[in-house]
Formats: sequence, structure tokens, C-alpha cells
Amino acid sequence: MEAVEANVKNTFDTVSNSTVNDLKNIIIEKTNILSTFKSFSWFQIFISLLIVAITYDQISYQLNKGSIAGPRFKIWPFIGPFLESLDPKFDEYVAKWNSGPLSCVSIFHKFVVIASDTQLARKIFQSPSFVKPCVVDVAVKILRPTNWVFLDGKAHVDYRKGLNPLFTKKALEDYIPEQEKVMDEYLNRFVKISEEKPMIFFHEFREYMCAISLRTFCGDYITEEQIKLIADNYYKVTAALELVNFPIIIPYTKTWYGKVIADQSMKIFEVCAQMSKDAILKGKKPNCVLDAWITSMYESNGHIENEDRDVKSKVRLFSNREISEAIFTFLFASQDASSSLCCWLFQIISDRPEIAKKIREEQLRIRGGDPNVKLTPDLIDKMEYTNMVVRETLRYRPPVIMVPYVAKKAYPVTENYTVPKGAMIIPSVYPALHDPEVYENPDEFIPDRWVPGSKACEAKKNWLVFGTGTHVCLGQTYVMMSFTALIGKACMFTDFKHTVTPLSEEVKVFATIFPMDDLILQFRNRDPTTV
Ligand code: HEM
Repeated sequence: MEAVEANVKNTFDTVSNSTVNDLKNIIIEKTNILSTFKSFSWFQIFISLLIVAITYDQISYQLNKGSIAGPRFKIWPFIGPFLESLDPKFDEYVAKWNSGPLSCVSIFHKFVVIASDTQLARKIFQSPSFVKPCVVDVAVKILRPTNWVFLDGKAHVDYRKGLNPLFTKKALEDYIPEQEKVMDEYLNRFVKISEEKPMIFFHEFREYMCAISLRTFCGDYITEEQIKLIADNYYKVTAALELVNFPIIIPYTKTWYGKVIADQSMKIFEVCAQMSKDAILKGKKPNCVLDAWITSMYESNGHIENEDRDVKSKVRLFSNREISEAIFTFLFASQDASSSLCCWLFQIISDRPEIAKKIREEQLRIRGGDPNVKLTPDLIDKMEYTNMVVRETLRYRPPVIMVPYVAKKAYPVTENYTVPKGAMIIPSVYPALHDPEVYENPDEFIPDRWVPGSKACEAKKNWLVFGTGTHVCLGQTYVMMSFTALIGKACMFTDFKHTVTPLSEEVKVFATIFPMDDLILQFRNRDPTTV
């Protein structure tokens, strides 16, 4: 027993001794580390941490970049080319596209991959299981988190099914009379305001686009004053939703003004939605998008008789708030792109009088010589040459030059490169539309390249003006038809003269693209029965 006790004591002593020694060692070690730290100044600690952070930032950039084109190093640590991105230059985009089929850039923690190759761009647009449209953080606050544009996968596809019939040729038939009134009103206004001297039309065209969209969407339910309020202020929404913007809404900043206008507009649309609901129940014939949508909801749910409209799938009943949010997205999606197309169309045609003459000839011919024949979808279908001019303008100066998407998970976009999860992946549209293999002399404006059966017409894969895949532009048919109608009427009834400046052909990027000099024009009335 004693032997056992002695043994235990010995073991205990040995263990205690070794534990004490270990503890001693640890304390000495810690004291050494502390004293080493103490010998550093705060400045030295800060510099060391900074070096660690910069190294981490560089290494993760190199790992994300892999073999694709892009700056060798992230020259400005953390921020990357943030300052350049605040004022994006078209030439810098072109340089990026020319640098390789896939190229990259890193701004703050965001890694951005840009695809310039047509096949790759199409592949990205058509990979909804890997990517979804990328919206700036603040967009969720401005457009509201409940907005349909943030839906993904099946929920998005189902929602789109209900919206698609609102922008078909058949639907347009109902909207055209109201649209034509706005066209006439604004063409008169353009003549009046530029009577004295040529003036900048960038703002005018933005206001006009806003007015025509709002009349198409909300019909007579929206007042002139409300249209003016939204049209005068909509640019604040564009500025608030630029790709690089502060994510938190601070009062009296760009994003705050954007939200105020968005909220005001949606409030107006909510009231319009209720007015449309009341009118449709009383048997009104639809003449705007709200009416068409509410009719399909009411027919689908048995509130009114189905008049053999284009109701392919069951449409549930939507609240006024939901409808107002969707109408705002139509405005949001259309306003900048349509204003861009409008500016380039008028500039390009004015600079090429022979094209204006051919448009007039066609417009008079299809109307049997009477310029006052009213617009209908069938009449617009006959405007083949005018349509080719609109198509060529969209190719030559595509309003949306690229569409930001985000990788939902690691996305093997090529055999050799995988886009990291969370990175932005941007399919470019412009290079596909300037591909010399398909469009000979791509930097020349040649409407005749669109004659039926031509190489350009057949190259459907290059036609990325409206995107492709599940998020393809909802308004594409509407855009082609309403702009063909508009420019036809503008050429018949007015002479518009462009003041060419050295900046006219330079491209300004403001969400979409515009002539750098903001387009200086003068409109005059003309005899519409002559060419
Ligand atoms: C010249 C005029 C226009 C151009 C160039 C244009 C172009 C585009 C492009 C490139 C996209 C992204 C497509 C994709 O990701 O695959 C898009 C989406 C969209 N566009 Fe347009 N657009 C125009 C006018 C309009 C108009 C007038 C409307 C009116 C309703 C509209 C409604 C939409 C909507 C709602 C989306 C999002 C669709 C979705 O996420 O499902 N666009 N547009």
C-alpha cells in the first residue's frame, strides 16, 4: 500500500513539476510576444495589418483572375479603378472588350468579369441556374424588396407569363391611338420650342419618352401634372441606380432623391390601378397597359366575361401596390434605353437626308398619299424601310451596351475559367452587334443591310440588343413598333436639322449611351404630302 502511495506521489510530483514548467514556458513565451509587441509603435502595428490586408486583397484578386485578361495587379489596393468607374468612358469599355473574350476588374470587394465574345455573352444570358440579373444594393430599397424584378427561377418565369401578353403586337393595337396623340402633341411642341434657334434635345427627348410611356401604361388615369412631375424628376432615379453608388440612403443624397421620386410615382400608379379596376368592371374597353392587365386578371378570375383576349395562363388578382411596383419597373426598364434610341435616331436621320427622304416616300406610299391616315399595327407592319432604319440604329448604337448579372454559385463559363460565386458577370452586347463577320463595315450606318434574307437578318445569334433567355426584354416588340411609327410620322410632318459638333459622334455613358454633346436640333413644320 505504501509503495502504491509513494508511486502515486512520485507520479503526481512529476506531473505537477512538468505542468508548472509548461506553464512557466507559456508565460515566458507570452511575455516575450507582448514585449515584442510593446516594442512596436501603433503605427508599426497599423502598417503591418495594412500589409497583411493588401497582400490578402492582391492574392484573392490573382486567384479570382486566373488566366483571363485584366490588370496584372490591383494597382489601387482595395478600391481598384473605383474613381474611373464613377465617370465611365465608352473608350475604356471598348479597350476592355478588345483585351480578350473574358476580362476582369476588381472594385472594392467586388470582382467583375466582362464577356465580350458573342457566344460567351449568349451563354451567360442563357444560364439562369448559374446567374441572375445583378442589381445595385440600393435598387432593392428604391424598387422595394417585394418587386417582381427581384424574383428568380420558376417564380420569375411564372410572373413573366402573366406580363408577356401586355406587350405583344395584339396588345399594342389597344394602346396605339393614345400613343399617336402623344406623338402629335410632342412633335408640335418640338417645333415650337426650337422655333427661334437650335437647342439641346437630350432632356426634351427624355421627357417625351417618359410621357409616352406613362400614357401607354396608365392611359387617361394619369394627369398631365402627374406626368410632368415624374418626367421632370425621373433622371434622379437613373442617377440613384447607377452601377456605382453609395448603398445606404442618406437624406438629400442622390439615392434619397431617387427613392422620393420612386415612392411618389408608385403612389400615383396605385391610384391609377384602382381607377382602371373600377373602369374595367364597368365594361370599359382597354386602351392602356393597366386596363389590359386588369382585364386579364378579371377574366382569369371570372369577375368579367372572357372576350377571347390573349389569356394563355391563369393570372391571379394583384393588389394596387403590386401593380404600381410593376408599372414602375416598366418605366425603369424603358426610360433610359428608349431615350437613348430616340436621341440616336433623330441625330442619325438628320445627318443623312437621303434616308429621311426614303422614309417619307415609304410613309406616303403605305398611306396611299394621305399623311393623316391613323396608325395601326398593320400599317406599322408595312413600314419595312423605316423599320430597317430603327433596327440599324439599335445595332449601330445599342442603348444597353452590357447587362450586369451575378454568379449565384461558382460558374464554369469556359473549360479553363470558373467565375467565382458572388462575382459580377457582365455579358456585353455591343461587340456582337459590331462583329465584322456578320455586319460588313460595322461602324457604318447601313439600313439596307437588313433587307429580308440578308446575312444580318439571318444572324439571329448576334442580335443581342434586347438580351436573350429568361430575362429577355419584355418591351422589344413594343419598342420596334412604336419607334418605327414615331420616326415615320416625324419625318413626314417635320424637318429636323442637327447642329453637328465635334462631340456629336462621341459616346456618353449615362446608364445607356447618348451623343456626348446632348444632341442639338431644330425642328420645323413641313408639307407632309411631299418628299
Ligand atoms: C430601346 C429600348 C429598349 C432596349 C434596348 C431594352 C433592352 C433591354 C435589355 C438588354 C434587357 C436585359 C435582357 C436580359 O437580361 O436578357 C431588358 C430587360 C427588360 N426590359 Fe427592356 N429595353 C428597351 C425598352 C423597354 C421597354 C419600352 C420596356 C417596357 C415594358 C422594357 C421592359 C423590360 C423589362 C421589364 C426587362 C426585364 C425583364 C425580366 O427581367 O424578365 N424594355 N431590356
